Parts: sequence; structure tokens; C-alpha cells
Amino acid sequence: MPALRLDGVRRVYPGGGGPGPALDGVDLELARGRFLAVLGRSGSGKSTLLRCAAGLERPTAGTVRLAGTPLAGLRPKALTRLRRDRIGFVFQELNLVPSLTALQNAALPLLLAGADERDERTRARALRVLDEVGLADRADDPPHRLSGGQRQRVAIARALITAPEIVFADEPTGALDPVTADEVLGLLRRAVDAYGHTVVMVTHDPAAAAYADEAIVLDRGRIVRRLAAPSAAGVLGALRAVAA
Ligand SMILES: Nc1ncnc2c1ncn2[C@@H]1O[C@H](COP(=O)(O)OP(=O)(O)OP(=O)(O)O)[C@@H](O)[C@H]1O
Repeated sequence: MPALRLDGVRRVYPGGGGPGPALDGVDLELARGRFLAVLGRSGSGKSTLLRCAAGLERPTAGTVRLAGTPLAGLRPKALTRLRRDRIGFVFQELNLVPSLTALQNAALPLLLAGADERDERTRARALRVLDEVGLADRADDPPHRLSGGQRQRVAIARALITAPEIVFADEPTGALDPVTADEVLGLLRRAVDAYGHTVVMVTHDPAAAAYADEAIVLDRGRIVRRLAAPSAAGVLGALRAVAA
């Protein structure tokens, strides 16, 4: 069963948006343990695709299935629970909580689900994911004592802590210098290779897309290119072809 499946997904913003639908009949299947990059020009529908796939927005038509579960059939509470327990998010707007330590930030999804912060198991799980991202020694530091790349690594630890079915990342390296971006991408790659996670990442950067197993290019809400084992040059060529 695929980790994610979209059939005929369409998203129209009533009274808003560009000239056509934000998503215009997207079919997509992503197997478990795969890393997908989503590219396309500004306004092509990347973030809308991510939000619909992650159950943050309901498509106007079509179906989204997460590990076989159709999201449309879920009541709001069940959808919230699914998002909390089975999906990891690395979104730029979902920043870390400044008053919490790295460890507490990483543990946040467990704490929100009712876990006790003083519980040794909660602490151990948070330490384990911080260790996975190479930050176990910074567990007690608040975000302001960490660099941008380290903060992004804490955000990845937080996304991984529930062992989610799928991780959605929206421009996870957009604000990072190339070397730090490379580290963060390497980490996402390792999460897939070493721990079997499934990752969907929106990016503008062909070099970032080269870390993925597959890449898709959107144009006006449609998938217009699919690349297997994408190279940076191949992705750039596909983006140029779409722009032409
Ligand atoms: N909340 C909204 N209300 C109205 N229109 C929207 C909304 N969100 C997105 N749109 C429109 O839908 C289309 C796709 O937007 P989307 O944000 O998915 O593009 P994107 O490819 O992620 O762009 P960018 O690279 O600039 O982030 C655009 O025409 C946008 O104006």
C-alpha cells in the first residue's frame, strides 16, 4: 500500500487565487520509504498540494489517501489526530517555541498528545530523535542559542518523533546557507535510508531535489514532469522546459 495517494485532486479557491484552479487534477502515488521533491514556479500549486496531501486543506474534488485511509471520510477530530500522530511537518511557519528547550520542542507532538514531560520515556524518545539529527548535546538549549540550521534540525527531530507515516517539508532549506542546507538535506535523506521514513519536500532548488528519489514539476496546478532519480541538471532542464 502506498504511503500517499492522490486521485484527481482539484483545489479551487473561491473568489481568489490565479486565473485557474490552484490544483487541477493531480494524480500521485508515493511508496513507503521514498523521498519525493515537488517543484514548480511560484504559484504553480506546490504548497496547496502539500496542504491537501497533509489534510490541512480539503480538496474541492478528488481523493487523498494516507496509508490507505481516505482523508475525506474523517471527522475533524479524527483528522486532527491523524495529523498529530501519523504526519510529520517541517513547515517554515511552524517555528520552534522560543521558551522551550530543544528537547521540549522535539517532544512537543508527544506532549500535545498528552504525554508527561517528566516521564522518562518521553525524554528518552526526544533524546533519541535529537541524536538522529546530531543534536543530543544541545538538548537543553533554547532555539535562540541554536543556529538556523540547528533549529531546522530540531524541527526535523520534532517531525520524526511520532514515527509518522509521512513527513511533509515545505522549503526546509529556503533560509539556510548552502553548506547548512546540504546538512539538512542529508539528514532527510538519512531519515529515508536508515529509518525508512517517507518524505515529501517542496523546494525551488534543483540541487535540493537531487537528494530525492523522485521529483515532480507542477505548472498551473498540474503535474507536467516526473523525474526518477533526479539530478540537479535534469531538474533545472525540466524547470526551464516548463517555463519556455
Ligand atoms: N488561501 C488562498 N486563497 C486564495 N488563493 C490562494 C490561496 N492559497 C493559494 N492560492 C492561489 O493558488 C495558487 C497556487 O498557490 P500555491 O501557494 O500553492 O503556489 P506555490 O507553488 O506554493 O507558490 P510559491 O512557490 O510562491 O510558494 C496561486 O495562484 C495562489 O495565488
